[in-house]
Amino acid sequence: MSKAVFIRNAAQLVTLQGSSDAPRVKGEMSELGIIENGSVWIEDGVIQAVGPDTELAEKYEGRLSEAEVIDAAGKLVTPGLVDPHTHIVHAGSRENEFNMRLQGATYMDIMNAGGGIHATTRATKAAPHEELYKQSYNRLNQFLRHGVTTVEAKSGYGMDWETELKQLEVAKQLNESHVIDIVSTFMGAHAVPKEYKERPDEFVHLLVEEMIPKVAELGLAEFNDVFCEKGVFTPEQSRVILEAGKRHGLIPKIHADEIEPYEGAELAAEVGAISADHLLKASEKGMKAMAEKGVVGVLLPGTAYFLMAESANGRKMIDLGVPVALSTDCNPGSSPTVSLPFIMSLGCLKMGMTPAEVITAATINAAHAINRGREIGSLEVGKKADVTIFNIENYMKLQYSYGVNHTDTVVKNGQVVLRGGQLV
Ligand SMILES: N=CN[C@@H](CCC(=O)O)C(=O)O
Ligand SMILES: [Zn+2]
Repeated sequence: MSKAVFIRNAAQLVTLQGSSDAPRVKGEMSELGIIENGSVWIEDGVIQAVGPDTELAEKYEGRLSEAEVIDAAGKLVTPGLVDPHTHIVHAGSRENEFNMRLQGATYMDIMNAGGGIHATTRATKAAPHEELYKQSYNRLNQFLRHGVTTVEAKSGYGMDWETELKQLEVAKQLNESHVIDIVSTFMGAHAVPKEYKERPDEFVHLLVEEMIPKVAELGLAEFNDVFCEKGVFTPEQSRVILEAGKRHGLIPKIHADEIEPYEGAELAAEVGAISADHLLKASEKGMKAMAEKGVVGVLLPGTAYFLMAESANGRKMIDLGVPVALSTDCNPGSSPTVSLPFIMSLGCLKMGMTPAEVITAATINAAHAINRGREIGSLEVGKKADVTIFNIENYMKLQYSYGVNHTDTVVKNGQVVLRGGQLV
């Protein structure tokens, strides 16, 4: 049995209680369930009580001496942040392409010329398992320093069985060894490999008939994702890939309408995807279809920022009833960042979301985007004790004071893993 942890007297304790069964939509996204002078009692990795400090101090009066007490006076306490869309398991970086884009080349030009995703695929293929693990582990440490306690991780820098398997195995090993929880997604359909350029349907066949069944059989992923984009996978090919995943128990996700409108949001609703991600160019019809089916819109304003594109219309999606989540999209080409708090600022400044909405989007709605809404994303009795403490006194300051890492303390599974901004 682990030592109890008592987080006391937070200036604002953001609980987000009451949305474990479904993500928050519309006005619900603004209801943070804040308790002033709030406290949380944690034991055995689980939240045992949440409420005003006076109440909890009385309830646990006889046991205070046995707990690790964290004084959160003057601080903001939130559920551990959740990042529902990353490509952290990769080798190398692509600052050369950043330089090319600053001089006029586009993301797709670079990819079509054999760079972009293909460049990272070459680096990832060449990296031994241990090297890939080490680089990805370091990225997770950086996530933790920014208050993130759960991260989704996609494969997709292999597109051959050997390398896809290596990425998924690294993700599994990271989940076992690092305190951050990793949720795995198979994304063999990240690009069409060069050798299949003239016969992409054969690659789709390979994914559907061989790779997807093997991933499912080995239990190496929960989700199946596809880059549905002009010049990558068509909506028809994407549908075939996502339906094949469903037959093998993999839940569909989709990179949709990122660069050109391509009816990806509509497809997400049609196949019953748990989320549709990017959505910069999503149509109103697609947004409405997502709202109707409860597909979470995972928005990635860091990608729009880094690709110098106009962000997705988060405001409109929320107003239409789409449950919106936020993510870094951490990857070496279009969003090389681990700072979910910075992404939250962009959510406000570039997508018209309010500070309260972006907190919801990076916690409980992000948890729902990876099918974890019942376990994490809010501070309530029975949930996993994943808690982040920021060195600021209210939630608005997290987005207002942008580009600064305010993360002070992180409790993961009931253990203090970051204290005073330092890994424990
Ligand atoms: N758009 C497709 N995939 C990634 C980028 C991958 C890369 O450029 O390496 C994304 O979500 O942004
Ligand atoms: Zn992505």
